Amino acid sequence: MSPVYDRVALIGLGLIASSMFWAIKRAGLAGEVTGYARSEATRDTARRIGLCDRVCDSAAEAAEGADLVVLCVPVGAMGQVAAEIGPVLKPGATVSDVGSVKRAVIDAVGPHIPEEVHFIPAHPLAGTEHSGPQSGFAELYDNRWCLLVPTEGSDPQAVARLRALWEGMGANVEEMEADHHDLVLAVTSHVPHAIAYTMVGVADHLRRVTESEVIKYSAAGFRDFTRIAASDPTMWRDVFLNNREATLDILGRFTEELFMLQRAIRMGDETYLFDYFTRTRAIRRGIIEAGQDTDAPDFGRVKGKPA
Ligand SMILES: NC(=O)c1ccc[n+]([C@@H]2O[C@H](COP(=O)([O-])OP(=O)(O)OC[C@H]3O[C@@H](n4cnc5c(N)ncnc54)[C@H](O)[C@@H]3O)[C@@H](O)[C@H]2O)c1
Ligand SMILES: O=C(O)C(=O)C[C@]1(C(=O)O)C=C[C@@H](O)C=C1
Repeated sequence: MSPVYDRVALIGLGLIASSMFWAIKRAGLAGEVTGYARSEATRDTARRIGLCDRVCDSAAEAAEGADLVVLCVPVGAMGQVAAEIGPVLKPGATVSDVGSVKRAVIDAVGPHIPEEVHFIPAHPLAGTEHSGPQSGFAELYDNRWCLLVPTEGSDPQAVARLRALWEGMGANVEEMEADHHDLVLAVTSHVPHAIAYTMVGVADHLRRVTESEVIKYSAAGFRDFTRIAASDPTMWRDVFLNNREATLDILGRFTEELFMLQRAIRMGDETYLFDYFTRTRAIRRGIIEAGQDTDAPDFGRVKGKPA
């Protein structure tokens, strides 16, 4: 594949940036990739494992002369990094990000981007519970969604170029408006993480109270929660603080449903429980039939046939 950009700069060298680097290299999507991370230890690790063609000692040095700069830091650090690179950005360049929240990032980054630079926020819907420069892999984005969130007046050609980069990295790309993105992600990602964190906290508390062997005998459902709850604390603190309204809205709805479920259990309401679980099972089957869960053991069944 011919390069989409001559020079790409990745700011923040964790899971998402390192996966981008390996995916860019796999498909030859950039001439040179520069990188910067705040911690010297991360920069040293990056140099040792060959992550980035050139690891720089400041965000400005990495961004200077780049055709595309991607901010891959926690959501709460985006504004500060944008302030550091703003003055050195090349006219005609594109600045993007990978943050899990979009409205707050647009508000924090936008004011630092010069008029002659394109700002096109993005969010790859792919990740793991691991973080840091050694956690990335080239296949992370294969067949995953990447949502582009063009801002008002975004140049269509610059958007098309960023789309080509993500498609070259294996992703399926769609565009979405920022507030809608934040609401959808509150449902599909942010509140599920809050629930996992809470459930693991409950089990931890119970273990201390009863000395029972919650961890040792954890069943598969709980183990899945512990994987999610092992995700990076800084990243998730920033997600909740920066998508506060949508998260609180969905958590409120969740609490109402939970109370209804609790009541049905208390009252022995067989019909409520059976109907509720029948509806939720249909949602899971819909996801698998649409080919959206490539990890599911029953993925690959003939579309339309019940699992
Ligand atoms: N992990 C996921 O599942 C996932 C998925 C999609 C999007 N995201 C988003 O991607 C971004 C990065 O997440 P990640 O999982 O790669 O995190 P990570 O913890 O693996 O990496 C973050 C990197 O940013 C660096 N950093 C932190 N503050 C900085 C600063 N002020 N200046 C420069 N570098 C700084 C850290 O040193 C680290 O190298 C976050 O905004 C997150 O919301 C994460
Ligand atoms: O697979 C995981 O470990 C993830 O949590 C990835 C996940 C998600 O919720 O799906 C987490 C945060 C993102 O912003 C995007 C993807």
